[in-house]
Amino acid sequence: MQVAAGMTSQQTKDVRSRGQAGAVSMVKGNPLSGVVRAPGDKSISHRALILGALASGETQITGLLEADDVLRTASATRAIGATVEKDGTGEHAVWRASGGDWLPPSRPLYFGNSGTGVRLALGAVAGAGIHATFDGDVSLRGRPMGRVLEPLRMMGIEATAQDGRLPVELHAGHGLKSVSVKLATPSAQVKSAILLAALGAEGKTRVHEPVLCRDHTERMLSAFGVSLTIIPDDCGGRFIEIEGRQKLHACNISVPGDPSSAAFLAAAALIVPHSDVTVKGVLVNPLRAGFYETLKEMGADISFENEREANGERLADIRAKHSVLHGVEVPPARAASMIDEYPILAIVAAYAQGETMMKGLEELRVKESDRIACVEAGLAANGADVRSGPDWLCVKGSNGLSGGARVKTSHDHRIAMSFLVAGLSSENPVEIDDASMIATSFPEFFDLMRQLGCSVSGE
Ligand SMILES: O=C(O)C1=C[C@@H](OP(=O)(O)O)[C@@H](O)[C@H](O)C1
Ligand SMILES: C=C(OP(=O)(O)O)C(=O)O
Repeated sequence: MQVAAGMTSQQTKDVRSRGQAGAVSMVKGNPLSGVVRAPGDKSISHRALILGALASGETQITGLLEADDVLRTASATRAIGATVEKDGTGEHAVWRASGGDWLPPSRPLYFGNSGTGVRLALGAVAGAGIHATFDGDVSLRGRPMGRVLEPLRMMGIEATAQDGRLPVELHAGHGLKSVSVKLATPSAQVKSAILLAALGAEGKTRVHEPVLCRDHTERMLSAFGVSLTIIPDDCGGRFIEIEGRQKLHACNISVPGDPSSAAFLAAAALIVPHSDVTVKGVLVNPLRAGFYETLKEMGADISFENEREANGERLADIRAKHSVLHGVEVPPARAASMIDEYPILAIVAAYAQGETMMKGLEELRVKESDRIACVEAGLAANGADVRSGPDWLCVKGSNGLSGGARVKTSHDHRIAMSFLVAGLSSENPVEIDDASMIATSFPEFFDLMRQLGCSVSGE
């Protein structure tokens, strides 16, 4: 990664602290085996910090994901006057300064690579009625913020942004209007931003979600004592209604394991012969479990063991063994429940027999990278038969991957981890150009892979 002209000092510091990355690969070798614990869920970790900072009293969080994206959200909540205190690994306490209101931060809030952090914070800051500027790294500066700014403007917020991108300035303003919004994009980040802003509005805000997306904000708002009404529509979607000016009360949050991170460990087990891996304590909320459903359809030997309920969420230990897989069609209706798992699914598909057609993927174009383009380029360079269209990706597997090529990761942690896993069963190593972004969501990735018996070269 290069330090480039035009970067802010924070962006430059980010690049320097990650160092000049060299090529990294994971080496083909022994079967993978063992039992590991998944890192804390990224989505739930962001929300626990933001809602904790909005609540009165002290919120205790256990199992918080201590990855760059979430630590940026912790810094942002400190900048608006909350205290986030670490008591032990993954254990944090959050409370607001006496007086309770959020304070305008003295510097821009910097969210690094994190779409969730910045979009949720835009909503929460709008609801709090304070002035703040938001920024992020080169990848985040390229991602659309208009999808959040438009509903916020409907609520009466004044926002300054060029082309709907970061940096964004929100101007202080009270007297927010409640709104009724139909989500144009199936996005939990946009839904959450509106719900958080609605806490500062007069009256009832209504969000229509035609396609169900992860519901962690709704669940957690309820845990913090906020009342919401959920009404199904006639077509599989739902309306979420929230009355403004409700008070949040601190509670204890136990963050479950992240199914999106566990996906890399499960996928590795499926493609490396004789592997048998268990990932403990993973969130299996149906709105996050589309990847695992798809793997079962592909013939994977994968099971949810010891299923249980904790803190209003379903958890399981996910056990995956090496499997003979076949291609499937993944319908667009499943996209929201596995949106971050398509890169790793595409790798698994390259090790399956026959065609896997993934449809309804337009949102992958605006993630940390254009994930359709990155996956297609990386797979094609490593010997896969792969095609794509504006919103689809098709991988035709036969005898796995020849490997031998270096993959450009484009500041995208999921591209990096997907291609590292791809190299575990390829004829020749698959190299990635930069592993540093893995720290944004899964800092223990290499440690856990080593615990399962894998060797890493060049890290
Ligand atoms: O709300 C969340 O925590 C997230 C929602 C998804 O993004 P969109 O809301 O843009 O689909 C997902 O890709 C992201 O990793 C986390
Ligand atoms: C898209 C992702 O995250 P975010 O939108 O928070 O950057 C992801 O983690 O794959």
